[in-house]
Amino acid sequence: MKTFDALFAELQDRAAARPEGSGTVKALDAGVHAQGKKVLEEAGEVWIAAEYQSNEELSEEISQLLYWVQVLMVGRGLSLEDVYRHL
Ligand SMILES: N=c1c2ncn([C@@H]3O[C@H](COP(=O)(O)OP(=O)(O)OP(=O)(O)O)[C@@H](O)[C@H]3O)c2ncn1[C@@H]1O[C@H](COP(=O)(O)O)[C@@H](O)[C@H]1O
Repeated sequence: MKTFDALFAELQDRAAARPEGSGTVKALDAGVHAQGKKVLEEAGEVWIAAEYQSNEELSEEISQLLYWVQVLMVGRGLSLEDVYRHL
C-alpha cells in the first residue's frame, strides 16, 4: 500500500523526469494558483464527505486532498522535512 512519503517521492520523480501523459506534470505546469484552487476544492469535498458520506468515500476524498497538497509542495520546492519539522 502506498504511503504519504512514497507518493511524495513518486511526484518528485514525475517533476524531474516529466514523463508523457503525467497528470502531475500537467498540474505542476498549471502553477500555484491552479494548485491552490484544487487544494481548496478537495478540502471542500473532504468536508462534505465527512458530513454526509461513507467512510470509504471520505477516505477517497482525503487521499485526493493529500495528493494536491503534495503537488503544491513539489511545485514550491518543499521537502517533507520542511513540513515535518512543524509537526
Ligand atoms: N494519487 C493521485 C491522485 N489523487 C487525485 N488525483 C487527481 O486529482 C483530481 C481529483 O479528482 P476529482 O474526482 O476530485 O476531480 P475530477 O473532477 O474528476 O477531475 P478534474 O476535472 O478536477 O481534473 C483528478 O484529476 C485526479 O487525477 C491524482 N492524480 C494522481 N495520483 C497519483 O499520483 C501518481 C502520479 O500520477 P501521474 O502524474 O498522473 O502519473 C500516481 O501514483 C497516481 O496514482
